[in-house]
Amino acid sequence: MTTPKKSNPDELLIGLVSVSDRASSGVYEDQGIPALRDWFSSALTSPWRMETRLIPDERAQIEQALVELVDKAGCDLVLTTGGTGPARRDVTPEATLAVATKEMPGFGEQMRQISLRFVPTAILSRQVAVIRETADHAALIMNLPGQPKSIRETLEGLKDADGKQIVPGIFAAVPYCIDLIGGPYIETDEGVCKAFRPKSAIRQK
Ligand SMILES: Nc1ncnc2c1ncn2[C@@H]1O[C@H](COP(=O)(O)OP(=O)(O)OP(=O)(O)O)[C@@H](O)[C@H]1O
Ligand SMILES: Nc1nc2c(c(=O)[nH]1)N[C@H]1C(S)=C(S)[C@@H](COP(=O)(O)O)O[C@H]1N2
Repeated sequence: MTTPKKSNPDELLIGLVSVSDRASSGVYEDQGIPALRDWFSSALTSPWRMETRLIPDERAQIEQALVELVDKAGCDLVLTTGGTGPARRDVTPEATLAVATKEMPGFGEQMRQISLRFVPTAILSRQVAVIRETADHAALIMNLPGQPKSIRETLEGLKDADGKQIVPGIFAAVPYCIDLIGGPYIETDEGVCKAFRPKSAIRQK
């Protein structure tokens, strides 16, 4: 199967997957996708578009959503929120690993380090990040915890009262990772998240 060609090759296509039994069944309103959408609206200055899914904590449905978003919709980056903990129904990391071609352990390690600055239960999150590669396309898939506030915390990291970065958020490394897997060149608002690239990889304006 070939991934559909984008109308604008510079546009980042982001898949956002909220994994929650209660939000998907209407017990409470989903705050995961709105929090992700708001964060990307503030952080990205290059063109982007999103595809969203709200699903229960069911491994088969999570795997299907991830495969569809990468292989059919052509997403370059997919973020999940929820289902990373130790409870019986928390299976997002297993579903993510099942669709992976490469593991990216640094993201999970860094997210737990960041989250420990906010909550001691950060070590309960089994979140992973992976690459999924098809014949003609690749995407970075990352798990975030379910607490809506954890989205900003992990992506942006921790800053002091003057806005100086204390712990770097994981998103700082995402633009270069997307470069390396053949995706679009992502630019960010440095006030929210300063992307890091080696000098040789910085595009001259
Ligand atoms: N999509 C969501 N929208 C709003 N709040 C959420 C969402 N997902 C999780 N939360 C909040 O974060 C807490 C921890 O998330 P966690 O993923 O462990 O939820 P959970 O207990 O497995 O329940 P569920 O899967 O039904 O959301 C939840 O108890 C809830 O308060
Ligand atoms: N940044 C951040 N990370 C966090 C949290 C949080 O509030 N903020 N909650 C923790 C808690 S209480 C749990 S149980 C795990 C797993 O959450 P999940 O099952 O919702 O994915 O994430 C942890 N990581």
